Amino acid sequence: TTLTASIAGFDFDNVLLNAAGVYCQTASELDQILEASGAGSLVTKSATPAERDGNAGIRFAEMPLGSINSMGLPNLGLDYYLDYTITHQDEKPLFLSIAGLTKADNLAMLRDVQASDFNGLVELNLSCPNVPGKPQTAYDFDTTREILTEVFSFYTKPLGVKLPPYFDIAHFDMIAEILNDFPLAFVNTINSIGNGLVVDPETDTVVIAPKGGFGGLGGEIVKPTALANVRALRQRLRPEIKIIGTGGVTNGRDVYDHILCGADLVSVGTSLYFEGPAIFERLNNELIAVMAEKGYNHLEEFRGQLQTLA
Ligand SMILES: C=Cc1c(C(=O)O)[nH]c(=O)[nH]c1=O
Repeated sequence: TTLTASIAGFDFDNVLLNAAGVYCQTASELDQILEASGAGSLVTKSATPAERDGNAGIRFAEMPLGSINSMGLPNLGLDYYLDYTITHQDEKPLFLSIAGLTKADNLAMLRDVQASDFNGLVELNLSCPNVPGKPQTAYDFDTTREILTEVFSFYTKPLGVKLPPYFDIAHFDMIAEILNDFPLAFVNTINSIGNGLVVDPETDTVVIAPKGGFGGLGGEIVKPTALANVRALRQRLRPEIKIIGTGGVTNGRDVYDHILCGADLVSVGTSLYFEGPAIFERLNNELIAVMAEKGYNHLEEFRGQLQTLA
């Protein structure tokens, strides 16, 4: 059984990696993913130009069937993650995530990356839901087209975008029409479902402090939305634009379902947070077991082959 995939000429010896934001804030966490059996790659915490503390107070909570977070983009700054990925990029293909709070910040960071010795893949995060006063960029179609136009006027290394979930067929059509106009290596879908609200039954309060308790949802609860976004974008995007499926992965069947809907790589957030990097070996073993049940030896045999009903 082979679990290989490739994006922009990079070959991955298996399809799993962390979701940006989870287990990827420090070199110590990143090393644990890099060395984890079953992890084919890693992505760094979305970076801003300078280090950020992020939102104050309790900003992550577990809830039935998942998690809610409003971290507020805490990170150690672009140079920290650039140093890490340049140091380790010969060991595995690596993803560097950036999430500027302004278009100017994103362009400045990409100019730095373009000029650097980093030769991996950049994940441009257009979907952070948790910076007070900042909308999720990729819900603004004109701004998304504008940013990508400026990015690709100078950036020539492999680059993809991290998208928020869409919930309207017309929006799948609209974002795909934009993305198909650019030489993207991949899209990663989905980011957390923005601005959910969870109530603590004991205290009758919200469970996280920032933004009055509104935060991004992850985990099992988002799987149907995640699969819908993977499927809809696979059906609409040019085949050269690969897909990283994210959202709702707790077991090998979930990984299989993402691939069946069209994913080339699959990233794990909430479950990784709770289980740690040992999850990757478990998920790979469970994926192989599902494939064996179905008589598949390679991912290509079933990737994107979800059937509809007559
Ligand atoms: C980069 C900020 C993000 C954050 C955050 O740092 O609050 N949380 C998410 O669920 N998704 C993000 O994209």
